[in-house]
Amino acid sequence: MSVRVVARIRPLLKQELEKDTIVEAAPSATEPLATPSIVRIPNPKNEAEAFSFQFNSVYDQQATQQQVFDDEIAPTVKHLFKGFDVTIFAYGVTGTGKTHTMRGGKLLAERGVIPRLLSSIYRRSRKIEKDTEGNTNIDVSMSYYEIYNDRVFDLFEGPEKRTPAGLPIRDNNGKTVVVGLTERPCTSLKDFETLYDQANVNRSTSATKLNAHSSRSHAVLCVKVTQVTGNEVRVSTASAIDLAGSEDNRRTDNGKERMVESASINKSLFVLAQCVEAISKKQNRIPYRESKMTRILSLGQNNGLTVMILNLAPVRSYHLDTLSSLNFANRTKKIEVNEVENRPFFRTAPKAESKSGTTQIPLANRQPLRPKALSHNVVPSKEQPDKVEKPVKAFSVYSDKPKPTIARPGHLSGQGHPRMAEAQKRTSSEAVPTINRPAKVLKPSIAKSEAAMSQKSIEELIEKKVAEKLAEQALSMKLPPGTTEQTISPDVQARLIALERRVVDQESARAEGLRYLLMAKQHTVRGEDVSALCMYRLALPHFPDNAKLAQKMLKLQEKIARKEEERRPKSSGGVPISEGAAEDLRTRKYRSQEDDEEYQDEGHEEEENDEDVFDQRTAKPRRPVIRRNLSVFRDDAAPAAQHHAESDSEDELAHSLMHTGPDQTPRSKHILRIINSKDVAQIRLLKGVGAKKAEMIVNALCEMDDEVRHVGELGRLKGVGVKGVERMREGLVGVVA
Ligand SMILES: Nc1ncnc2c1ncn2[C@@H]1O[C@H](COP(=O)(O)OP(=O)(O)OP(=O)(O)O)[C@@H](O)[C@H]1O
Repeated sequence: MSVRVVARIRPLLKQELEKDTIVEAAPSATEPLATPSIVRIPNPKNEAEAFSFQFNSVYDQQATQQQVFDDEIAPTVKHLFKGFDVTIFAYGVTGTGKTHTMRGGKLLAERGVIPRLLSSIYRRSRKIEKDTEGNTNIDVSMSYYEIYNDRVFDLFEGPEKRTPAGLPIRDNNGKTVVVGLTERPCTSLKDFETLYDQANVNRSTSATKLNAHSSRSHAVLCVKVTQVTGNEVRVSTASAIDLAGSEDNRRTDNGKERMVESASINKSLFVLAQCVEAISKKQNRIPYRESKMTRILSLGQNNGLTVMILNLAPVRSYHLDTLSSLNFANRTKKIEVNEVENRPFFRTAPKAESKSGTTQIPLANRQPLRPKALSHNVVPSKEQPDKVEKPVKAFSVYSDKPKPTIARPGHLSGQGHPRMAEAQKRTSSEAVPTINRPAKVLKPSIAKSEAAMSQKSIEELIEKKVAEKLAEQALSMKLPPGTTEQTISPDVQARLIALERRVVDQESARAEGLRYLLMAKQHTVRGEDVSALCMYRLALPHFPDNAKLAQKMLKLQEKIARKEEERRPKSSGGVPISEGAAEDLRTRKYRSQEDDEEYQDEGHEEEENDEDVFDQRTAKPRRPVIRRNLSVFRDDAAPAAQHHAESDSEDELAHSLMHTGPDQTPRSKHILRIINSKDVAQIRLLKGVGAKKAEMIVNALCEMDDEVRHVGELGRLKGVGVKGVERMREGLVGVVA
């Protein structure tokens, strides 16, 4: 089944004017009386022309919270109870109504998708429990976390309990899991509301110019529904994700902190767009791993039902952003998701288990996308003997170890439904599966699996505690013996630190600029000139004096103008997307089906090279980055040679920018020498770096397969951070001039 994409146009806000409305919902031409399924928006370059985007449904400014929920989300609840996972996420530019749609307001009519979903889950639970005369017991629990600046934080924990690095995420048999996340039982809607409201206080929000309550993080709520009937346990998860909105920082007036958040938000959304693009082109490599959000969202890889709500602002000031979002959604709707029901498992091993051989199922990794098929991954049971015959499916079956806290003696002994009211909070004793709730494997025996589980949980706990201790230790670390900090006057030392801090800041800013530059480059190689120009513009403030960059932008502007000129005589009127004339809008990834097919003709073996264009970890371009078959990415039919020439000049530009950075100070050089030695024994002697962190750094370097060239890069290494670099420097005060 494809991802269901629905668009919602928010009403005008107080400061917005009716006359600026440019986005409208319309019914499809073939069914003029049906509910709207088209978003219409003018071409920014020629207002007489309109672009149309078709989605599963479109909600106009008047649509109520109830309508959106009833039409789009309520129907998924019964699937949830049948064992399918459900993922709902809101996507859109900042200030378009994602949080309003997902969370909503406090008034009954204003409640968003999430509280309504929970209300519906509880209602259904009660009905099932009643209909089965108490034979089926249903537990609801939830975990809630945010991804802020590419770090994961448990929203059930107050900010004071956060470690700087956040919670680690791991691949557990092909599933992305957050380690050490709290999972709380919530037995009623009231429970849920209390927990949810408390947790939302911990969410990172702040006022920006574009939204007074802007979410600065992606928030992921996972609601786990556990249905127990006798020995059979079925677990499914509903995940509701309120993504942070992309923002154009030319409009935000963001200060430094907001800019850092914004860069992180934009980067993760950019990676998400790349993933969607890669999926739609059926590339072998989907760059999920380049951001935590995409790793966790695993769009197109999670089995079950996925609904994307595309939030749109109706007004002109969002014009280009809206087009960009529409284009993204247009691609997302083509993603196929496997509908795989989570298989129930048994508290005791049923006889059928060994016969069917299901315990032999290998732990599956992430599934490649495949033609849609409603696959029921069903446990053989006496009631369904026909299904025993089915060949074992190799999809998404993994051992989801039972948590000791789930073991409810009452259930086992048939003594009703002890809801663990006493357990106000239960810390997940293992890696908590995120939104990707996989099917379960039959457990050979409870005793055995519980023993294994507790061992695993102990390890996880120890790991978490050790990480926390190390972080604390690092923060309170004394200067290593032999350093002579005291011999330097505090004034000089302060100046040195301030100077070096400036160097780090400059380097971070430069890395940000490079990131935009390299995004521009990616757009250029695909022939997406307007997007490339936007990226160059974003890069410009970071390299204000770079003549090459200015020249590059000028050339690109001229090229776009030339193309625009050539297109002028084209006819106007409502133009469907596939026939849209404006090249720059096509390059904003308006692709018709034919375009997509064309993309798939070639270029598969080289997809890995996408990563080469821009190494996210180091913000460092690698050469050579231009693929043989880049021509397939282009919208126009420019000769390949010209394209290569352009790309080469891009490379030159990147390199010229890379090498015009601030000079390294002696201490920076010294630190880099030690770091690049990849010698744990040496690295661990740096201030703030213990044995474990030294190993992490060496591992990161080995993973990069490269050197760290400046301290900005070092700060971005896993487990280091800007503060880490500062501490290393402090440790060398007086040791190195
Ligand atoms: N359907 C709607 N009806 C009424 N008001 C709405 C609607 N959608 C959005 N709004 C209002 O628009 C403003 C922005 O909405 P919201 O904060 O939900 O945006 P957002 O997309 O979550 O932004 P960000 O990404 O910055 O967090 C809020 O004041 C919200 O109340």
